[in-house]
Amino acid sequence: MSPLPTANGLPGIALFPRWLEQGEAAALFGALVDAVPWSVHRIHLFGREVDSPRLSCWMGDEGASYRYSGTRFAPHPWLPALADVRAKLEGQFEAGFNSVLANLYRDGRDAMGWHRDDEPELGDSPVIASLSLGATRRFLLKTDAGERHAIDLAPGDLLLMSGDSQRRYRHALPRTAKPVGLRINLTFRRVLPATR
Ligand SMILES: O=C(O)CCC(=O)C(=O)O
Ligand SMILES: [Fe+2]
Repeated sequence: MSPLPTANGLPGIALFPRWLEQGEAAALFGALVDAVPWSVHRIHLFGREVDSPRLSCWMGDEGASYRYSGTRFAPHPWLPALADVRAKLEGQFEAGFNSVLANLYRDGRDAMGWHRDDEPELGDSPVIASLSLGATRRFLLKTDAGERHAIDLAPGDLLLMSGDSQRRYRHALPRTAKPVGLRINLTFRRVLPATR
C-alpha cells in the first residue's frame, strides 16, 4: 500500500479530500437520507441515559452485532449503495469492513461529544473509515495533553483513523451556531466476533 497522506501531519490520521467526487457524494447523500431506517440512539452521559443529539443507524453483515447500553443489537442489512462504498474502500485499503455506523446531523445543534472508538469488539488497533456527505462540519481531535486539531470535513471527504489513533486522540463533532444543513457521516468498521 502506498504511504497514506496524513492530515495535518497527525500520526494515524489520513485525509482523502473528495474521495468521492461531488456528483457521487450528492447522489449517495440523496439515496441515504430517505432510505436509511434512522432512529435516535440512547447514550450514557454522566451516569444517565439520554437521547443522542443526532439520528443513527447501524448496518452490517449478519454476524456483526454490537453492544449498546449493555444489550447486543443485530445490525440492519446493508443498503446496496453502502455495499458499493464498502467494496471501494476494501479495494483501496488493506482492511475489511463488516459494518457501518451512519449518523445524520439534522442541523448545527446535532453533534457528537468527545470519545474514542475503542470498544473491545473493534480490537486493539481498529481501522475506521469515515466518509462525510452533505453539509461541511468541523471535526476535532485532541490529545490527553490538550493539543487540539481541527479538520473541516466536506462532502465526499474520507478520513481514515488507524494504528494507535484511538489511544492517541479523542475526537468530536461539535455543535455550531452557524446555519448548516443536513450532514451524514458513515464510519465503516470491523467488528470482531462476540467473545461474550
Ligand atoms: O460525524 C463524524 O464525523 C464523527 C463520527 C464518529 O466519531 C463516530 O461515528 O464514531
Ligand atoms: Fe468516533
